[in-house]
Amino acid sequence: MKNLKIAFVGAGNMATSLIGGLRAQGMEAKSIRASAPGAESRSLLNAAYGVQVFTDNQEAVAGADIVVLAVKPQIIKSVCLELANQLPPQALVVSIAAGITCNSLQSWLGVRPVVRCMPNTPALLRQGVSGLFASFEVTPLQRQQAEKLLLAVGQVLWVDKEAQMDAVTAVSGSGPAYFFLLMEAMIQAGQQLGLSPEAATHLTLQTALGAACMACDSDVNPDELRRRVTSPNGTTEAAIKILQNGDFEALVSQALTAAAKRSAELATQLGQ
Ligand SMILES: NC(=O)C1=CN([C@@H]2O[C@H](COP(=O)(O)OP(=O)(O)OC[C@H]3O[C@@H](n4cnc5c(N)ncnc54)[C@H](OP(=O)(O)O)[C@@H]3O)[C@@H](O)[C@H]2O)C=CC1
Ligand SMILES: O=C(O)[C@@H]1CCC=N1
Repeated sequence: MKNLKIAFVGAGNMATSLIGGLRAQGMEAKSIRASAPGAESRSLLNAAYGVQVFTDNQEAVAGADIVVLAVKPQIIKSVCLELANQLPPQALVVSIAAGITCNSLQSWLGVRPVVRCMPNTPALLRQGVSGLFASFEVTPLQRQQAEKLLLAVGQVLWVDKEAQMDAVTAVSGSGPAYFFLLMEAMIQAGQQLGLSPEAATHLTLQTALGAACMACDSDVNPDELRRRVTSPNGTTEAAIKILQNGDFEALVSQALTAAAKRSAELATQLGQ
């Protein structure tokens, strides 16, 4: 990995997280380039990580072994068409754009090795998880390289059917937002019950962290961990009853289905 040259097209939230992870793992700044139209994102990235920044995408990708497409799905087609004849022939393309399929990328860039991946924002703290899917053209070595790139910001999970990337997007790509929403609601409810904003926030956030650590460390499932908190006829049971009477599980299922559907729609609306 350390001998590779990596170019990021796009210098926003996700590119910054990935570059931060690579630098923390000892990748040299001179091996990383990034491009973006806005002066602010370029200078922030350069100041934080010392990487070379460009306004010109074509200049950024020259000589790269891996090109990471970190732009919004709505502009990825124009970026690909701009780069199609400029990419080094053997370069691996890694796209993090939601919904955009390998087929679409290859129709714009020409048939070449492409890895589609879906990281998430905890990548910023190297606590992310990314789903990955490789096109047929990706070599075993390039697969390893893509994996190492994403391992710099957390854990990775390969899927063998590209359609599963919509589910990955619904569960883990968008997932941090669901937990943040639950935290917001708990902080608000805690205040309604008489806690100060600071106390409600402290109790909620540490509880979320503690529960996540327990679920990750434990050899039993979350449902068993939940049962262990829930004393018969106790306080937790009173709360869980309200959530289940409101069809909490069905609501979560509908929400994730909507996210997966939107991911598939992006493929149709913005694809080839
Ligand atoms: N945010 C998330 O939680 C996740 C996002 N994704 C995917 O990651 C991708 C990037 O998202 P995110 O980082 O959040 O978005 P941001 O808006 O933070 O970053 C997008 C970047 O693209 C740059 N850009 C815009 N136009 C061009 C262009 N023509 N050429 C080169 N760069 C350009 C922007 O430049 P400038 O800074 O100058 O405006 C910006 O730096 C999206 O496709 C999204 O689907 C995937 C997983 C999770
Ligand atoms: O909301 C979105 O479309 C992006 C993809 C996953 C997380 N954020």
